[in-house]
Amino acid sequence: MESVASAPGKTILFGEHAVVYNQPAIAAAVDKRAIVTIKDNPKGVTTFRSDDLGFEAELDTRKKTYKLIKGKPGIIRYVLEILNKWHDEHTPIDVKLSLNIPIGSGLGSSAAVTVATLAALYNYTGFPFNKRVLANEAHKIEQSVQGMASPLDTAVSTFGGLVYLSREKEISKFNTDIKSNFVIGYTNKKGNTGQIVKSVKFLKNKHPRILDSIIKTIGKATDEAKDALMTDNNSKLGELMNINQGLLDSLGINTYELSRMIYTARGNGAIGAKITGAGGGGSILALVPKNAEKVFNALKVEDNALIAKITQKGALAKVRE
Ligand SMILES: Nc1ncnc2c1ncn2[C@@H]1O[C@H](COP(=O)(O)OP(=O)(O)O)[C@@H](O)[C@H]1O
Ligand SMILES: C[C@@](O)(CCOP(=O)(O)O)CC(=O)O
Ligand SMILES: [Mg+2]
Repeated sequence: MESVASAPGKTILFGEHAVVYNQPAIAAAVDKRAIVTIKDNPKGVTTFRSDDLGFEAELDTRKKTYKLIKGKPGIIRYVLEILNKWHDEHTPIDVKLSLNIPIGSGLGSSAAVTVATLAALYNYTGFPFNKRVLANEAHKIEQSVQGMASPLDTAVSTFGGLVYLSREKEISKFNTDIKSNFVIGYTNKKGNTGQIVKSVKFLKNKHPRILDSIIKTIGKATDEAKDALMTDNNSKLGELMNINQGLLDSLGINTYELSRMIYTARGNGAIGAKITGAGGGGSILALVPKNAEKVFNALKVEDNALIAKITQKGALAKVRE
């Protein structure tokens, strides 16, 4: 029996970092996916491999740990956390991961890998689950690996589409799709969400009153953006993205490369451009009702870029006999 599951990456439009402090956020699932396949392993041992990441490991059932055969743990820590927590080590399985989401680029690779692995394992074991159960458990896994994580990334990867996460952590899907295109620019410099989230917490502890008001103001910009999306007001959406960017700058998560991409996008016709995700490397998001090609080509001169298509397809799981 073989269980196959996949989950999309995501891009955060508004509210990254503020969402860790119970402010709202808006994010969209993008059509880049993590795919996990789980099947019986006739060799009688549980193995895990990813050709895309050059990684292989084998479960040592006696020590109940994974022996690294090749590659480095990195994003695999999310998979190993799930296998340690949810897999009965006496049922030998072969787990395979493929990924076409740039890693550490603010596109939610960690969340997509976590959601896809959990869905594949639940499916394989016949554990009854729905998307709410899946999103909750995936968030717990990201938290245990990263130390701090909001439910945003794993919720968007689970539900798909364009998602609003409220201050009360309620997820609601917009019934409107953004009419215009987005272009994502990403650097070769990776960010590490866990570390960057901790650096913001450190700054906040040093200047609590200032950072608290900045974080609350990001929340207000996110609520204004929700109205702009509901009324298809692109120019307001773009202005709010630029305001959100100025506030993110003050959290200390920007870099020279990210700034370069933001101003390249704005200078080539983007009506809004900001960091998406944790920052410290990773990606920017540019709103381009027109000029998508022009912005895409301008970003490609010094960095990488992709034209983001929002996907309604969140986590998908099926069993093949
Ligand atoms: N080349 C790599 N191979 C495997 N794992 C990696 C690689 N580069 C980074 N990682 C790990 O992948 C994870 C990326 O997760 P995160 O920092 O949340 O980025 P994202 O924005 O893609 O979700 C981190 O745990 C990081 O240590
Ligand atoms: C910075 C943060 O708000 C988003 C992280 O996004 P990513 O891991 O860079 O894709 C952290 C979180 O919400 O868990
Ligand atoms: Mg992440």
